Amino acid sequence: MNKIIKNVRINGHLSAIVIEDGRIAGVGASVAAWPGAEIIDAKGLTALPGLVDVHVHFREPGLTEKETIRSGSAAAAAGGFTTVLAMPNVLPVVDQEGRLKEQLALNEEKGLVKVGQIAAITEDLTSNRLTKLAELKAIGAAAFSNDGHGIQEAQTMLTALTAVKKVNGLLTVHLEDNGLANGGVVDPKAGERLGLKGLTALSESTQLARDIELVRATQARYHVAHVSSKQSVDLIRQAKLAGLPITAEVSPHHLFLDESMVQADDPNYKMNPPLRSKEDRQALIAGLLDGTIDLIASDHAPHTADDKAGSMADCAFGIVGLETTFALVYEHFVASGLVDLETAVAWLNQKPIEAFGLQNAGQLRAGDPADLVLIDEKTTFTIDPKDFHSKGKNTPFAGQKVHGLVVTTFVNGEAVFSKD
Ligand SMILES: NC(=O)N[C@@H](CC(=O)O)C(=O)O
Ligand SMILES: [Zn+2]
Ligand SMILES: [Zn+2]
Repeated sequence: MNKIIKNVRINGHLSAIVIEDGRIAGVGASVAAWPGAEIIDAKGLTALPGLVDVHVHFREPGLTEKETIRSGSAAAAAGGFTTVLAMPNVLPVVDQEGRLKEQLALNEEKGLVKVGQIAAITEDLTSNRLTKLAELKAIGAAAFSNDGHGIQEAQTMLTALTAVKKVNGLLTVHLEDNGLANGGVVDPKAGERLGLKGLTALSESTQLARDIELVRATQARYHVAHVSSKQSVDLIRQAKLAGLPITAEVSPHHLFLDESMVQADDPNYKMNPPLRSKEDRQALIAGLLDGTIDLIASDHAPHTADDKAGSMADCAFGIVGLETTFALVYEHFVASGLVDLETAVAWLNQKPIEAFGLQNAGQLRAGDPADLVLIDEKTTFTIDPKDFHSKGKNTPFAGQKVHGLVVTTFVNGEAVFSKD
């Protein structure tokens, strides 16, 4: 059935959205009625294009006690996300054609939102044997990544980038030099204070410096996942000035937290890469504002309560993010007056769509899939993990008061989440 959403705020003006056969048929103040359409009164709520997250971990198959495609995609919908890209570090790893076909079928069957799939770039995420990129891309891999692991050998990265270029693909990288990381769990400064092993930011930036030379040589499309340090921002800025095909993402926790806020040995603050210094955080914000960093991605990394129990010394790395990202971005960037809503939304819709060349995600334009979200900009609410649809409850943002409440999320014109 066709729908018309009326009394909806778009770019500050009251407007209406017509949805026909799952697509946006029209947007505009003059669209008052549409024959035979179901009328939805948005009562002045703000409409945004459905948000896009290019970095999530749904743990199915193999680790479903942490998350399933159903629970993860319910979290996405509740967070205003209509398209997400899932990382391949499930069990078994998505590193061969049969696995990818099976994973795409599972994502389609169980996903409440559009769940795209990233395939591994090497077998098992840690070997030096490349996966079959051409075949994986033809089957539907959205990109390639060994997220969770850095690529240790320059030679492996060179062959990976050469192969990525050949298939006109995209590599999204987790930067981590195992020798420099040396089993660390927090930034060295926090480590000193708390008696925990430090993980130096050089582990990220030295590998990035190496990779930039390899991107210069191969001209392959290269995307930096979860940038955490000033050095990395500076390297990406220079690489972009040199015209290299590099994009980058930053996670909300690296934008809104720093190591000085880790006051105790608390697993809610353990993620990879770890929170860095105040100066690093300021450089990440500056990098996002000047376009060096293209977009925001949650790195939603759910774990069980058991996996996140005890000390940061040995609990799992990772926190959830799908249900807090939009509100945190809204609160810290939009409500604070730093940027307008359109700029913030671009980091969560247009920029990820462009960086990953996504074909099936809507941007709230006539003809696009009707992927959209209705937001309440006025109501203050408190982040409470008890409200999460995700099985993962670990977040350092619990108790924070924020704005930017997701009220309804539509995928292809169908409501997949409604706040009761
Ligand atoms: N970010 C994390 O701390 N953890 C991720 C892996 C990753 O994104 O590197 C996970 O899969 O749990
Ligand atoms: Zn990672
Ligand atoms: Zn990740």
